[in-house]
Amino acid sequence: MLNVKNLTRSYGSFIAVDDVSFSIKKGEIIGLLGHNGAGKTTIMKIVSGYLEADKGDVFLDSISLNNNAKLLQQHLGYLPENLPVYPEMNVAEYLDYAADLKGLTGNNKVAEIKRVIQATELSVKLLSPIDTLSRGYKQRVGVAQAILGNPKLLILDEPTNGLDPEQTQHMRTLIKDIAQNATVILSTHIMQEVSALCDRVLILKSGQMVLDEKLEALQHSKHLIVETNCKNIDMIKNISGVKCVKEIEEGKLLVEMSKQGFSHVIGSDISKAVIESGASLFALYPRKRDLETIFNQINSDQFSSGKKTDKEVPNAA
Ligand SMILES: Nc1ncnc2c1ncn2[C@@H]1O[C@H](COP(=O)(O)OP(=O)(O)OP(=O)(O)O)[C@@H](O)[C@H]1O
Repeated sequence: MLNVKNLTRSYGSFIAVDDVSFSIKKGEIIGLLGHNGAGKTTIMKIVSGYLEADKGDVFLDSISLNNNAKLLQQHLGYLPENLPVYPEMNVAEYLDYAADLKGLTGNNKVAEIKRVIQATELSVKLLSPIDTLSRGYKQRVGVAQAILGNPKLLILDEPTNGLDPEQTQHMRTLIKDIAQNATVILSTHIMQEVSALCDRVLILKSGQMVLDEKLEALQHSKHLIVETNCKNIDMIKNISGVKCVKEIEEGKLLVEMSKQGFSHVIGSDISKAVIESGASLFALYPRKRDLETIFNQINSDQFSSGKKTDKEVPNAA
């Protein structure tokens, strides 16, 4: 369990991170999102102990970053945006060095190095100097060092940056596997990555947390799609909880609910009413919102920064 409490960090007079708090359970993958300069890297650097906060603290289980940064770092894997890898070292030497830094020793160290080489498919490049590797292979080295020692907390900044589609898929599977026993913070600008991997999304704007919401809840709008040959739209309109109904194409109705989160109740009432009217119901499902649209809405000028609840997220789909 990770608890981030009231982090604040300024660069000179500029507040880059402004009183940010969140917590993440073991097994959760959270997407840390925000436009360039929103404060994501600053938060990741603070949580990983690379940068000091002006205020606030981070707890991994009961370990406090302020009181015991070294111990916390032993349980942490961090893939920074620009990995400070040593260009003259070969991959094997670098992983050996990274394992030493993590405090791994003896057979455990050897087994871990072997495991991460296999997980990131680096065996063909073990003796290559890091300097000579392609961007994708350098990224794999970065991920390999991050997952050494099976960290309880894994922080990944753009983990699939530079990877080919096959390796991207492989990396996503790997992150999911790791998350079974760890807490994962993932920062990315690729919304498909968020949809594919994350359970929850945190969105930062100008250093403040403007959204902390489960991905599923976020993507579900107040709309249901009803595929039916029922022509009695008024009957559906009169169902309690239905705000309005529109035929968006032949046999497809868009039902707007007056409140979010009641789709199971209203859906059940709609299906009952349609069937009782003698019509057929072919499908009934919530209309999913596109994450990219939500992200842009939240970052639009109308949605000013400041702490917001999900109720304030624009609901247009
Ligand atoms: N060392 C520094 N000195 C001064 N300002 C800095 C420093 N590092 C970051 N900043 C500023 O702090 C703000 C937050 O930067 P940060 O790198 O955390 O954003 P980010 O969300 O990670 O952006 P990106 O998506 O571009 O990586 C930005 O305005 C940035 O210019």
